[in-house]
Amino acid sequence: MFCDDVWKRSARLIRAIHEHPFNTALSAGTLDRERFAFYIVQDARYLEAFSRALALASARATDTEDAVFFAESAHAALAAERTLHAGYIEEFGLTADDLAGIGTSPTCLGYSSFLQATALADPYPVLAAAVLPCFWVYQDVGTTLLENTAGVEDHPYRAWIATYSDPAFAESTERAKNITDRLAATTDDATREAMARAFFRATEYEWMFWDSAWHRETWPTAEWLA
Ligand SMILES: Cc1ncc(CN)c(N)n1
Repeated sequence: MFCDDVWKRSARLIRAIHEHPFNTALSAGTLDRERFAFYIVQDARYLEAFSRALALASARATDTEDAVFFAESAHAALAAERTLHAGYIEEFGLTADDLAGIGTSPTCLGYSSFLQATALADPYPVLAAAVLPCFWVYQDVGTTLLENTAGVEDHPYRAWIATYSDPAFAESTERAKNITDRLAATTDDATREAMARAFFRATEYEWMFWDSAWHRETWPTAEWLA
């Protein structure tokens, strides 16, 4: 099956995501607030782009049930996930002015633009493969963090871990995988290859997203602009 195949081929990258200092510190509860705040602010922006890509997937879906799934996921990305973010933004005491003053990072813009370009210009099966890591990688990391932090009371990132280890999120991930497998099984070789490339690129961006938060990435050219 397509999903099993691309997941196996991404094994080293997935391991690198799990072993990234951002995620090991998140798991240990030692991740500093500045890095997490940076991540949350970028992620709120990313989720808008992700939600739009899902809405476009819904519009382009050839199967009604798939259209419903993508539309519901587009809503969930902005509703459920953003509620999580809003909670942390409040906890960190970030005001609207603070948020407006934090620029969108190169990686956040790159990932968001990649998803939106794929949604607008690539075949629908390629779009399904491009959004799949956004479900699968988070579900994988979320459930691993839940296992690793079981029994830890007052974990500072418990709400984040709970969101992505939730059985309902696992169910959505399963649905996204089934849709992608079905599309891969019924398309031509060239599109299947493009699907694999889109899956790998999105998974690379997932690693980069955590890495950019760890380093609080900025534009290297910013100082030359007024
Ligand atoms: C960067 C990123 N990728 C995926 C997810 C999970 N929807 C997220 N919140 N942020």
